[in-house]
Amino acid sequence: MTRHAHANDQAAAYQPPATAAADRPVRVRNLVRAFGDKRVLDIVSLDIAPGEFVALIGKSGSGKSTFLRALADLDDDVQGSGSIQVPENRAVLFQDSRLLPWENALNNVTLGLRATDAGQRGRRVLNDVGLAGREHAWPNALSGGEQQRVALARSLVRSPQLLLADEPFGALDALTRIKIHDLMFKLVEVHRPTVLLVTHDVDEALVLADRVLVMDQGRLIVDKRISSPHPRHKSSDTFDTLRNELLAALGVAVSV
Ligand SMILES: Nc1ncnc2c1ncn2[C@@H]1O[C@H](COP(=O)(O)OP(=O)(O)OP(=O)(O)O)[C@@H](O)[C@H]1O
Repeated sequence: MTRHAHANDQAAAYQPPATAAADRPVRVRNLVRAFGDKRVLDIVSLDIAPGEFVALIGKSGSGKSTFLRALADLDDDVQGSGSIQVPENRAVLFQDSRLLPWENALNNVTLGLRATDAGQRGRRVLNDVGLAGREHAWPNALSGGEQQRVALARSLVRSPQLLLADEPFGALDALTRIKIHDLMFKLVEVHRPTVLLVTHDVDEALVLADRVLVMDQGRLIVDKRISSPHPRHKSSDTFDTLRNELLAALGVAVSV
């Protein structure tokens, strides 16, 4: 099955503009970041090819969010050195949806979008995330999963070349997570941004990513390419083997 064969009809109906094609790689060289005298990123170098879906896992406090925030250029209270090259058109998705409570779903998606067809694009992307007909809903009338879909739509409406996602599904219940994984995969197939997904969830990384990185004490200690085809079944032997390998890298003993 081709990668595009998984896109559902709604998602496939949306053809992102040509600029959506991620044509600039991510290139990080010898990145060091410290808060005060605490070194959080310790000489990290990484290349991510355009369109690649990379998951970053690691223990709490290992430096994952600091790395993502460095790529998003979000921290100004941090010291450091090294170089970062990322596409200019990038979007960031956080664990909380960060929707404006006084704006409806559509306005949250299109806020700041200065295109003459902003409304039309907003509706189309809301349709892609399965929220057709909910354009005028207020955030507090949407479930957690729906709010996160609006946030996803807000990220995708600008056709980002790079999507930086920091535990975006961490607060969702298990069933909603499974559904949104499926949706995320289909949307990425259509929109084709380069993705860096920070997650605590090894299974989430293995279900979605082309490549899984493990960070430990500010260093990348594993860089694993996942070649098994999608959809990946958690019950398969390959999945089990990969999961155990990553859990071992995280220092988690696996009992069989
Ligand atoms: N603004 C800050 N000021 C001081 N220390 C910070 C700041 N941000 C992060 N740190 C420290 O840097 C270290 C790495 O934090 P970071 O959030 O990057 O880890 P993480 O791997 O994303 O953790 P988690 O999985 O728990 O979110 C932690 O020890 C944290 O306390």
